[in-house]
Amino acid sequence: MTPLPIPILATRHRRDWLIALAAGFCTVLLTAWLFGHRLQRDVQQQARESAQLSQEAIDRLLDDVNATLRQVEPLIALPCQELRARLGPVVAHNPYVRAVGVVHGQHLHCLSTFGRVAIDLPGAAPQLQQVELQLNKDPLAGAGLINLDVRRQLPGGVSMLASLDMRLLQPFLRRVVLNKLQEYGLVIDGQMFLRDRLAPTQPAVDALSVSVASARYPFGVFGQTEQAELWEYLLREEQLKLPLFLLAGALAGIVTYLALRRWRSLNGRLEQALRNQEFLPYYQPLIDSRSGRCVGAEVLMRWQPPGGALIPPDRFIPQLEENGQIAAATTLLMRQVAADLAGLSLPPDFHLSINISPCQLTDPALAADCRLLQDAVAANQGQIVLELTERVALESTGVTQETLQRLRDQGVKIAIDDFGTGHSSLAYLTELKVDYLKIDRRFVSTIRDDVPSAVLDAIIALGRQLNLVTVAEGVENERQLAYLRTRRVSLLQGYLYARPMDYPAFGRYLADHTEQPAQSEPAFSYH
Ligand SMILES: Nc1nc2c(ncn2[C@@H]2O[C@H](COP(=O)(O)O[C@H]3[C@@H](O)[C@H](n4cnc5c(=O)[nH]c(N)nc54)O[C@@H]3COP(=O)(O)O)[C@@H](O)[C@H]2O)c(=O)[nH]1
Repeated sequence: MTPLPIPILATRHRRDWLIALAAGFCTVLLTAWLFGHRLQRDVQQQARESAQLSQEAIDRLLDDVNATLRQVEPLIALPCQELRARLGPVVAHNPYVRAVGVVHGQHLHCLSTFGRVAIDLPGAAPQLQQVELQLNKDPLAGAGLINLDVRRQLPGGVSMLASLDMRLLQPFLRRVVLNKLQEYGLVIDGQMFLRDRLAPTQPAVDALSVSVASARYPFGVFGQTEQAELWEYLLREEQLKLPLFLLAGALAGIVTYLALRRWRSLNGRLEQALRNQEFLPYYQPLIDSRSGRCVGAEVLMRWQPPGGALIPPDRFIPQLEENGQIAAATTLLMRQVAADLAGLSLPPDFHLSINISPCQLTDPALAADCRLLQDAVAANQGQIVLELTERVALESTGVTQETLQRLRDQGVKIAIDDFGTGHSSLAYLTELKVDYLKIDRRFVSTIRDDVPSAVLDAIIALGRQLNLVTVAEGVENERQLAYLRTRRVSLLQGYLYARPMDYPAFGRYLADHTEQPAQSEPAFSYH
């Protein structure tokens, strides 16, 4: 046999290094992003919780103030001088209240601190029995002092007012700022108290912001951080984790590099195996379900490295398919099969099936290789069946259909392998004009006693309706055999009859099993 021309794979060490570096770098970025994202979420969560704590603390403070106002309510009718004397001790008991006063309409006329005053309050009077809050610059004390006025409306257009010093409320709000929020404050009736000043509107932010409204009093607590500030914080925190990210990146790089090397080295070994012709055909008998006679075989590839154990196809076929060497390996296999068949005594109508990956349908050598096999079985009116395996999706394009048509014109039959699994679909059966439908062993294994197996029955019925030859693989016991025979599946293959075997063993098998028909029924015709 002449050695096959195999494309030599160039060494790609440098490219492997670059890919591994890229994988490491991406991992560093990804882990940093993930950690940063989590950190930002945690900050937001903490800020919300602490804003809520602030709001609850201010609620409790306002409860106290409200109780104080209720306490002094019976004194409202007293003259201002007397009222002032009675209010003084009450105010002294509440550290947050700066003054208590009486308002008629919107006119503040008596204060616990100054006695009689004449101050017009802005806005409208609150609803009866309602508490209203208002932020004001203190009209009487020094400039810059900000009051929180708590006003409670009584019948007759009179209300009690308690003025709180906002400086004393700072510790309540600082809870928010402790959690990395740059700007924080109170929102009352559209007005803001920011840290230590009044502001007309809440400043716009492009990053994190939380706000919590009280359910009992008309105010809310808010906190916010600008993007730059947040980035600075995140970077500071991330810096500490930098070694961790680098470690993750290094690991990813090493794993990628090793995986690539392994892949390349398997590719290298496969290339060598092709050159040394280490791929061998194994044969698994195909049995006529009616006569029980061996009427053919499926060729299954094996890899026999020199001095090593036999390697099953699952371990190398996918890689051959991926690196484009499957066509060369199949050519090698077909030539070996053709040579083997010449030395065997085949039964009449011998049926030889061989697996073809969908990517091989564009291989110009395929038709010639099939011709080689057809010639090898011609003396026995044999038949070559190409089983289209479905690990890789088969596209029913014009080229595929043309190739299949040419092969069919040449007398080659087409089978869909492992029907019902992988990428195989109902559309293939008609579009690709297949001749054989091979039922996957997963469906055969569902046969249990006499219980009908719905999917298996449906596949068999479909095959019959489309006038296809049905082949069941994976027949392992008598129960499955009886079931498949009852449903008139044409061909059977499985460990019940024989495992795949090498050429000498297959020669002996044929000699033992093709002489005497095991059943008296006529053989199934699949021509
Ligand atoms: N493109 C190519 N694919 C190929 C080629 N040779 C094989 N293959 C594909 O590899 C898959 C695994 O094949 P293998 O390990 O040889 O397994 C076959 C049988 O040994 C197994 N089998 C048969 N009867 C039984 C059974 O009774 N029980 C049981 N547990 N296993 C059994 O089934 C496999 C036959 O598969 P199929 O081809 O689908 O009929 C396999 O998918 C092959 O397609 C190749 O040259 N080219």
